[in-house]
Amino acid sequence: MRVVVSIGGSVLAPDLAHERVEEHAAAIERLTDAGCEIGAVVGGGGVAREYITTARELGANEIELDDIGIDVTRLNARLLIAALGGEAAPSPAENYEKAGEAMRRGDVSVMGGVVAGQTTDAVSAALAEYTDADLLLYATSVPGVFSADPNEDAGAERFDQMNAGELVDIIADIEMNAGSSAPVDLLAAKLIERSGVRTIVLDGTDPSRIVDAVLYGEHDGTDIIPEGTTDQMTYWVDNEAPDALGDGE
Ligand SMILES: Nc1ncnc2c1ncn2[C@@H]1O[C@H](COP(=O)(O)OP(=O)(O)OP(=O)(O)O)[C@@H](O)[C@H]1O
Ligand SMILES: O=c1ccn([C@@H]2O[C@H](COP(=O)(O)O)[C@@H](O)[C@H]2O)c(=O)[nH]1
Repeated sequence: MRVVVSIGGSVLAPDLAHERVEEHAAAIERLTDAGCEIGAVVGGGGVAREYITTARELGANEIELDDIGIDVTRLNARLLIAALGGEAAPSPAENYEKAGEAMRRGDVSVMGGVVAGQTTDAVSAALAEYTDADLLLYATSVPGVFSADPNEDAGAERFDQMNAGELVDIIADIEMNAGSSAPVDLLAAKLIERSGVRTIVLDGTDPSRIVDAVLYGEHDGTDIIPEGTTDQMTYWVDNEAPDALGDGE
């Protein structure tokens, strides 16, 4: 089973504590031990936003700010690579081809951003499409996709399940400035819609949730299911649940 795991910077390295990065690396190792091929994409988190805020005050334009954000995502990617040791390709992939090559070699590919004007959410969706992944999982700082920003609106309700078109509608109005926050950015949602890749958005602050979702199909986040599919269980049955306690075959 090929899985792209998108790990928000605010989830991987909120305070640069090495223990948290190690926990994420251990979760990825559990997935590879179970036979999964993993492409990991790492976000910039609060550190990226701090740099972007300072550079904005210094007069940098949005593309320059995006480039600063990309640099931070790649630094965070290097932290995960350090924690994964020999399991990972030694440097962050700078494009999808390099990431795909690393995955085909059997390495965990870790990457950050690639180009200005988007976030690592879109990188993850593009990598999933490029590698024909079975599952795309967003480990973010909120427990799924809500009807409104849950940090702003106490009445926001979480979707258990939605299709990609509904996701596009929910996030269409979120701003796209450098450093902006969304559970999944708009380009990512459009890529998910066109590729039809099965997608989960969940709270990744505890990385064991990533393992439970990938290996056992158990999570409390939001399932983004392909258009025309209405029942998640049917979808699992139709496509066979992942090699849960896999032997890697
Ligand atoms: N409809 C919505 N549903 C869920 N979250 C939303 C929604 N609208 C806005 N948000 C915001 O999306 C954000 C998602 O997480 P955020 O972008 O902060 O971190 P991340 O995905 O972990 O990546 P990174 O920290 O690397 O940018 C939350 O801060 C939340 O307030
Ligand atoms: O491909 C990319 C990835 C990221 N950026 C910029 O970096 C920040 C931080 O990334 P997050 O995924 O939001 O953590 C993002 O807001 C963009 O400004 C980019 O331009 N291109």
